[in-house]
Amino acid sequence: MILTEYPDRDMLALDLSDRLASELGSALRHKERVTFAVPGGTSPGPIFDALTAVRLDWDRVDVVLTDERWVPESAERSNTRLVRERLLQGHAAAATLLPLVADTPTPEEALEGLSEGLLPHLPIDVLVLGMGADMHTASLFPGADRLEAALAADAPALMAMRAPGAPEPRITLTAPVLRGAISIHVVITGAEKRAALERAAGMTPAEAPVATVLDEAVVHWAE
Ligand SMILES: O=C1O[C@H](COP(=O)(O)O)[C@@H](O)[C@H](O)[C@H]1O
Repeated sequence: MILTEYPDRDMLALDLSDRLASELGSALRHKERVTFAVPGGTSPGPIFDALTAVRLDWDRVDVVLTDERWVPESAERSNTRLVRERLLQGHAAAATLLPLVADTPTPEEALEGLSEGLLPHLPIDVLVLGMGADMHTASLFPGADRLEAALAADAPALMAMRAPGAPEPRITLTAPVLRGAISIHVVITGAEKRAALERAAGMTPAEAPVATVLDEAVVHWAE
């Protein structure tokens, strides 16, 4: 794991968005289409804002969420809504969002169709992950019902997940898809998450799911 510390959250957002833009640009020079995976939650908004001002061949970028909460797109907690409102704006409005949610009562009912849409876009070129203070990443939560299967090397790309710490059902990219990304960044802020990250580095993915990517990841932290 490489840990990069920033003086504050604004610097983190600006520096990381520069780096992501450079990695996306470099991938776009070698491939016709590029897959950019991003987290939901509270952390990525300022990074998304900075990316909207970047000139890039966004019309050749496919954006996918690392995970989604099974709520309507209109809900406050919808990660899809966050991406539409904060990332797919400005120059980045030309990117294509691959759906990770559908109008079915449960994620299980939509898995097959969503997986079919996702698989042609793997591996991920540039991956940004968040992490909760409980050391979950994407929707790989400690104690989740299907965590062991989602961490397995032969896991399907996409799985439904339910967890005691998650108020609604989830859908998530699984460990082999996350680990298979060409470039992996984890974004965390605050002292509590920094302490959790340091604990996670000495734990197994079953105990601390974020550990599944830490060997290959650059972690970006600001107070
Ligand atoms: O529920 C989720 O949580 C994680 C961490 O979110 P944060 O609000 O603590 O930054 C996020 O990465 C994930 O995409 C989201 O669904």
